[in-house]
Amino acid sequence: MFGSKRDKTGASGRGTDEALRLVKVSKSYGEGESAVRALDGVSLSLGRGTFTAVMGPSGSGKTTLLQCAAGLERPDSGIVMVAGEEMGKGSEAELTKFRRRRIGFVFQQYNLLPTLTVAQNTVLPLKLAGRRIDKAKARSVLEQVGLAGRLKHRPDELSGGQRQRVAIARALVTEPAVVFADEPTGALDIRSARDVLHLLQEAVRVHGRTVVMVTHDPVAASYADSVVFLADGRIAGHMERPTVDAVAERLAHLGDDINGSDYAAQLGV
Ligand SMILES: Nc1ncnc2c1ncn2[C@@H]1O[C@H](COP(=O)(O)OP(=O)(O)OP(=O)(O)O)[C@@H](O)[C@H]1O
Repeated sequence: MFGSKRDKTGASGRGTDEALRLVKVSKSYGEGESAVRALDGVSLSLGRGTFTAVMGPSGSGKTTLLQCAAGLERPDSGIVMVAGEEMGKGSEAELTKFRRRRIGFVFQQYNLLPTLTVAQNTVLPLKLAGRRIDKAKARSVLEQVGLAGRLKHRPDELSGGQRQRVAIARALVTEPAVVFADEPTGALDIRSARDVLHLLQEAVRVHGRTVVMVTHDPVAASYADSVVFLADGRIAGHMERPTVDAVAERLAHLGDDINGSDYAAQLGV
């Protein structure tokens, strides 16, 4: 999987082919007897231009994994690398800068600013990062998500599905190394959910972005190229080319055979 010249993270030096790498990432909440180990030595490697679903039972650490990988939380230990660059060593301000440059987010509840128009919400990450507001770029991203006719609307004038499409446009406008989506279809009806999943797929297949999506839904996961399963804060399995039935079956038996260590061994970590 990797070349022979490895650095301390185990990466081959071909950092640009790898969008995201986690090496033995751990994170606990609380202290003493009430401490919860939300992530327990998680390692994974995701190539550029891939669509990965993260699944597992409630409390298995999916959101914590996403937040640590996206620089919203600092892990207690371990290494997170985004497009070959190690994250989280500097100050909070440096971490924020890193996130704005490298990461896009899509949340279940859209997180749009209600007083801003669709166009203004979409370019907000560019503004926050002090980058030039490229109106043509914003329009083309909104066209990509089918909302070019709604530039001046405000979020409360849009359906849930349309709001999530604005959130996707906002996540894509900075051309981030990785887009993280936490239950992006959780609040949507079946049809809007399918539209959102198609857009995420298109962002990967047509535009070469890398998407990591937490979901409870085997149908949503089947849109991804692969699924990483978590149980008790550890990698509990991995599936390429997931189908709805195969994912549902694996979820039902998660924990029967924890083979995360095999996956870590494949990565050489
Ligand atoms: N801020 C926090 N403070 C204390 N405990 C937390 C915090 N965030 C998460 N946890 C705990 O860490 C564990 C993992 O939580 P996490 O939210 O990552 O799981 P999840 O798989 O995303 O769950 P769900 O599917 O229910 O959203 C859980 O036991 C949870 O209670």
